[in-house]
Amino acid sequence: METKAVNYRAAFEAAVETVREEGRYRIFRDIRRKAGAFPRATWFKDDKSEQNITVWCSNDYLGMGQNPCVVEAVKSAVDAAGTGSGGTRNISGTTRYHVQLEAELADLHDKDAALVLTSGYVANEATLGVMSKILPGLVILSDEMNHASMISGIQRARCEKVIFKHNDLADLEAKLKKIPADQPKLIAFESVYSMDADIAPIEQICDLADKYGALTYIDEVHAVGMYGPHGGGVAEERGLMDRIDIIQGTLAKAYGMVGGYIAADSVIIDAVRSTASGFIFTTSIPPSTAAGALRSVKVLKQTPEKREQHQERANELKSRLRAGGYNFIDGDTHIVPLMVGDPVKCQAISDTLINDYGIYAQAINYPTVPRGTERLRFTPSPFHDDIMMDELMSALETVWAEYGLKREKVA
Ligand SMILES: Cc1ncc(COP(=O)(O)O)c(C=O)c1O
Repeated sequence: METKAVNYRAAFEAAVETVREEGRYRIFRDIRRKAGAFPRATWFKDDKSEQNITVWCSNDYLGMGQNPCVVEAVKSAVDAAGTGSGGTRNISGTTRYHVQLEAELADLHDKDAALVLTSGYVANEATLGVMSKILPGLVILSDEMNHASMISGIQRARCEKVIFKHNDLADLEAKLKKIPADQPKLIAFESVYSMDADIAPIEQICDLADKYGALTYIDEVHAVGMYGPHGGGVAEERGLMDRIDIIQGTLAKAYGMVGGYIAADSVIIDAVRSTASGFIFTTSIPPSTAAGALRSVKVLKQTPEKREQHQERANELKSRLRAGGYNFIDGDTHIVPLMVGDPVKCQAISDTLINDYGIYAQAINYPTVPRGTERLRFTPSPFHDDIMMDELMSALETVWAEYGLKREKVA
């Protein structure tokens, strides 16, 4: 028994050692967000001391996690309904809040129906995972940069899978052409790719889907709440929601809560909710979470100015980095990846920024991004003011020089 335990331990130690050597050991910062002060927060260090920090890597993109209306909705739902939901959706775990939230999400995307799952990850995994059961002989065409949750869902589906080059319409068409016309097909892709900050050619993908008779599945996790007149995502912004068969989103990023969903034709939702094990066999999100998300979706539907402020702040950061000659991905989205290109350096820079300057920017290393493209990923919100931008730029100036990182030109 002892030998066995020793052997197990050695394997776990080896696994940790490998990720350490590769610079992808996961570091967790213990932070406490201060009520109403986002993105200012407190970091509790390993030595038990505390430090004031500014969070530059939160996916609570619009600060809705501290929005007074959302906080109030959560509090009153806890008072009214208690904490947990007490069951799976079909065994006492469906409340008024869940039903209203699904109606609100269906309306947001102009679809018949929506289905809330426990996270965006689960929404992708459960939905894609069951598609081949519903559509025998299905081929799923998947963008090579799709999120891990989509990949996992497609693997679960155990159907034929075809990977097409990232955002490459010619490659997608070449691959569609090879599939027999009578075989069911589904094209799975994202709108905003969160690591490279680029956007899919949604309209052209829909054109190809029409031409070859494929269903379309879009992950709008990094776009819902932030793009489109009502926050319906990039598909709403471009007037394309009716051309997407299944729109997937999260309640955990711009909406500041947790949970995921799909919105689609009611027959699709009906089929998924009766067959997807990731929906059926798990406790539903707490009523208070559904209530908070419901309020958040409603608020963001009615406040396009938050989206404008958000874009303005992202543009401000990009223009400062541009002026400073930094090597960053200057894309069309709110995400600002600042390239480092070395995993160990990337982690060390992230550590220096938080320790010496109170700037929290997570290092993004392999396998989240390809080796050699390690980066810091900045996500400005409407609450990152000019003072915070000044603090960041001045810290980057020193740290980039300290680590010998190149800049095109020094402003
Ligand atoms: C593209 C994409 N899809 C899905 C998810 C999972 O969403 P959630 O965090 O709600 O589980 C993420 C998470 O970061 C993501 O980036």
